[in-house]
Amino acid sequence: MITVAQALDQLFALARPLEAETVPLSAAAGRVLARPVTARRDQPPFPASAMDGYAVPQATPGARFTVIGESAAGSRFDGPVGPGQAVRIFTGAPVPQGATRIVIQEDTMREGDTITLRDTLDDNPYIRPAGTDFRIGDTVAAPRLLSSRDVALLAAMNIAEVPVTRKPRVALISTGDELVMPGDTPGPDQIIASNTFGLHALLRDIGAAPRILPIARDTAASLTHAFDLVEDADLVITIGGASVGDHDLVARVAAELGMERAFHKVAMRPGKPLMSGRLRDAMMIGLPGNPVSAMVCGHVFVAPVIRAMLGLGAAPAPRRRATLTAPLEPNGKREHYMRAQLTDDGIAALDRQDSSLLSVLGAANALLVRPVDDPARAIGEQVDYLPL
Ligand SMILES: Nc1nc2c(c(=O)[nH]1)N[C@H]1C(S)=C(S)[C@@H](COP(=O)(O)OP(=O)(O)OC[C@H]3O[C@@H](n4cnc5c(N)ncnc54)[C@H](O)[C@@H]3O)O[C@H]1N2
Ligand code: MOO
Repeated sequence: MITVAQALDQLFALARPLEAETVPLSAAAGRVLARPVTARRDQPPFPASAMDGYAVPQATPGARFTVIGESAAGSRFDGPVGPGQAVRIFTGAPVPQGATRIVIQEDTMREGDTITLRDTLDDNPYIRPAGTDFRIGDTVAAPRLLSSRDVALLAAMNIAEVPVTRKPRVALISTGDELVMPGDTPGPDQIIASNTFGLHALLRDIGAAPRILPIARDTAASLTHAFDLVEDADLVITIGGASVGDHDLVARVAAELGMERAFHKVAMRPGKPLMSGRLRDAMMIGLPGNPVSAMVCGHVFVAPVIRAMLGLGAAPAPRRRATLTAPLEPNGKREHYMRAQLTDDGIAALDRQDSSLLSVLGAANALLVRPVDDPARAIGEQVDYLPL
């Protein structure tokens, strides 16, 4: 069996980075910027007032000015402002030529067309120079996972169409005679396909375009038929049938269809029967069927693969450190991803770790990572975890 780190390296070697496509700005959040983009304007494009008040050539306490016009956001005062003159101005408006500062209206008294400055003025000129936010040619670097904040910046730069990495198309194939879809009526020996939907949600969250294919039954013909429905997927994920039982057909059928297998079985818990390779034009990952195993492998392997396809680099899921609030038994020969609860006090593994227990996974907010042969750990020691 290979280690988790070796499996990840092999998965990254199998993953192909995807090409770019153009999307409207309103669809860019959550996508990965594929190429650097460049500001097409200065912001602000003119020296702009930061406050509502009066633009004046200079200001001394008690000075009087004649108001000669108005500059509002969207319609500037055309012309200069000279000695003894002021222009009424509003936040965001162009500062007229000749003005060196804005006196905020709270510091003025107005009578008709005359203003008098108060005896105490603050020092702030309240003028934002042209290009103070960004200038023509300033770039947003790629690759970058675009946030709502980035979208606001791109909009201000007048970038209406954004080059982003195409979403990885993922086909999800559940296998097993025992499975029915949520909402269906299961027979006495049947259960609901659950981790299929958990993985679909996870994949959408991380920027992929997942598609749930019909459940494959435990026959070579049914599984072959499911693989035939994969179409143009970049990644095919099978769920279940990965182990050694008589009905675990995935490895055999995939091999018959020509899969070049990179590995089968990883020294981890849960998730041991994981397999991967390339099949036809797609990368293939065979996940174990146990619901928690499939979801844990989703976080530990599938999410980093999707990030690599999106051009965000080949790196394991980022880990953090926390202090143990409950002791741990020694670990064995498989890297253990324990369902755990993280609080302000630290982290503790949950009591039941069986890989069929989705209720325990639902109660967890972290996977506490135990290295191979990790000795017993006491309260107060530091451990690694993956946030969920
Ligand atoms: N003799 C051995 N038996 C098993 C081994 C082993 O090494 N030797 N490994 C165990 C481990 S570890 C795991 S994990 C499981 C995984 O087996 P499979 O990938 O072949 O999964 P299945 O047998 O098809 O299913 C296991 C379990 O999960 C349920 N399942 C499957 N798909 C779904 C789904 N989409 N949604 C919800 N539940 C699903 C299935 O009904 C089974 O209960 O093998 C151990 N056995
Ligand atoms: O590896 Mo299995 O996934 O332990 O339950």
